Amino acid sequence: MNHAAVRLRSVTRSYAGRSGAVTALDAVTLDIPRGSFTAVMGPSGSGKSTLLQCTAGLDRPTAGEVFLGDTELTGLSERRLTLLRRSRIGFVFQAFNLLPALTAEQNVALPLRLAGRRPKRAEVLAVLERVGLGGRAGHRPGELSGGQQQRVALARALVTRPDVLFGDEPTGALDSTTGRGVLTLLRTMADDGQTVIMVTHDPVAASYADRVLFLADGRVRDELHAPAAEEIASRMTRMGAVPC
Ligand SMILES: Nc1ncnc2c1ncn2[C@@H]1O[C@H](COP(=O)(O)OP(=O)(O)OP(=O)(O)O)[C@@H](O)[C@H]1O
Repeated sequence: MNHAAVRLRSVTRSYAGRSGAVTALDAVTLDIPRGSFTAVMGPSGSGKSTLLQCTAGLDRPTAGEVFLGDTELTGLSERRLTLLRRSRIGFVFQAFNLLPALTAEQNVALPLRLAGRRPKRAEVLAVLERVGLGGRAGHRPGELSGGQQQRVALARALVTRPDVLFGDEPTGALDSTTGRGVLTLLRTMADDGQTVIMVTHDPVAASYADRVLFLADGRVRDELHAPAAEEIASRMTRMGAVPC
């Protein structure tokens, strides 16, 4: 049993473009410890989304290996990869991607249904409780604030007890106070043992992480451990990226 939740070994992802190949990820080797909260930053086009997608089994590297625990993803069939994503990986996006016709409770239960399980009501309500929405189970997304909708999305991502929770700009659509509430939740989850990997442009959001990775031109150029937002912002400025 390996203690890293995720391991990348010389992961390269290139795309054939009109003016030649683009190397979005360039031989990235990386270990993400279990129960850690990692933020991925870098200028636009540095490979953040590609890193997230290859790590989460949504995209396949051109070369190299991605391990989720002891499972090597790159060798899996599409079917096995889909099953693995449904059961072992959770996602939250900038747009909450909730189904508007379903209640919070039904949205959260959806991944269990997709995994062929009959959701237990108490189990679903407990996850909603965990994100502070115990009293909103019967509300539809349109009846909830942006922050509450993202909490429902978080509950939906957590209901399968994933090995890794991925966030792609999870606070990008929220005002700073509401965003802080969501980040505090992510921090609490990591403190409780949940591995979290989040892409963000926001130094304040990244300051909630244990480790901040800085990407440039498809490579991890730098990293900081438990940094303050100011330190992250100045590192970004030095890399030529304008923090937002
Ligand atoms: N499907 C694709 N086809 C061709 N090139 C792509 C594709 N996806 C990404 N790229 C290229 O790969 C590089 C990395 O893109 P990626 O989206 O990972 O960057 P990013 O750091 O997430 O950027 P942003 O912060 O702007 O979202 C870019 O040069 C991009 O143009």
